[in-house]
Amino acid sequence: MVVLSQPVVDNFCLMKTCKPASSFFPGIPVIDLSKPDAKTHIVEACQEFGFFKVVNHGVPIEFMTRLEAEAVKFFNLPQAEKDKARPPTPFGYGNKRIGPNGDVGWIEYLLIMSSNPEFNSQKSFSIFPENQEIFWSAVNAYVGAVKIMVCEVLELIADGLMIEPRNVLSRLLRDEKSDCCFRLNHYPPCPELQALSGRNLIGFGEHTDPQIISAVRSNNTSGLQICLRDGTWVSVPPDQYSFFFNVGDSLQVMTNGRFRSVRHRVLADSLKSRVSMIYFGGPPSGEMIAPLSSLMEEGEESLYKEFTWCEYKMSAYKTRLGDNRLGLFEKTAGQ
Ligand SMILES: C=C1C[C@]23C[C@@]1(O)CC[C@H]2[C@@]12CC[C@H](O)[C@@](C)(C(=O)O1)[C@H]2[C@@H]3C(=O)O
Ligand SMILES: O=C(O)CCC(=O)C(=O)O
Ligand SMILES: [Fe+2]
Repeated sequence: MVVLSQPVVDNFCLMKTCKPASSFFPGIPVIDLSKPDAKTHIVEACQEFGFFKVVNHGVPIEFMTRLEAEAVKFFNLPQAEKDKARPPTPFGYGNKRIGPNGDVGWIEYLLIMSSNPEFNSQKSFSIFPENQEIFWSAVNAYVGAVKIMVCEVLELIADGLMIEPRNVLSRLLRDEKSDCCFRLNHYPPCPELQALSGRNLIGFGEHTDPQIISAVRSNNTSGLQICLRDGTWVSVPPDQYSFFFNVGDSLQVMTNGRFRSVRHRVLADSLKSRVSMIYFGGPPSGEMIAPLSSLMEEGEESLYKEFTWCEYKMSAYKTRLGDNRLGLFEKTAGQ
């Protein structure tokens, strides 16, 4: 019999659990960016899954491993040291609490504003008093290379949709006022719970990403799951050398519902830590999030009310993680 100590019980009592996945989903679309047909396959994947894996992406593996090592160094610090970093309001270090509305998960994370390097060097974000510079240079090298890849993917999407100009989406991330952010997530293992109940803790509860697109890279620990069109949850086989892309709510709106903003979640592994790094590509605050005119067919009407990214983000931060955020902006009959 496994006896749980009181702190272990306290840690788990607010957390949701889930049966561990028994197998990996073999149908995740794989896009090879070096192939001429990449654009067609990306568009198909965005329509069917809102999710795809990218290989031959051009991001140096060394940038991934260097940042992962820095992240592990940070997450391995004593709790009291990590708590010296600013709280996630919204940028900073967070532990178990996700967002401002009471969501919890078996996770600790650093949420970083990526569009403003000034912010990252501010003392208020101070982590690693001694080697901050090494940490931030690893973040900046990684984020810089990932942003180039994400913009390339957005241009392939425009090509695949046969809309012009081809930078109609990528320009939003390249804009100096773009609102992109970056997240380092650590999901510690949960062996006690697995032993007791045969279930795994939910690390990051189900949600869609509000931005245009997100690019996830993780170590070789599984945990990421996506929800298919029929509502089934499937597990994504981990691949530390590739990127996994999520279509976000904003891209669903910009394609007037042709692309699917994918619901996804992360289960903590019972034995291994998962470390992931996610780049969220968001537009400038004042940008209207509306269907791209070049994509709309004659007589086609927008499925959504008009809103700016700033309005959507403010509304999103009032919601719980699993809420249907876009639902508030869908037009109802006659609107
Ligand atoms: C519960 C929340 C966390 C979140 C803000 C929100 O109120 C709803 C959206 C959440 C999400 C999901 C994708 C990204 O991880 C994130 C940074 C984002 O932009 O929207 C998180 C927000 C967060 O963790 O602060
Ligand atoms: O950690 C992961 O693999 C994904 C996390 C995620 O979906 C998010 O941070 O929005
Ligand atoms: Fe997400």
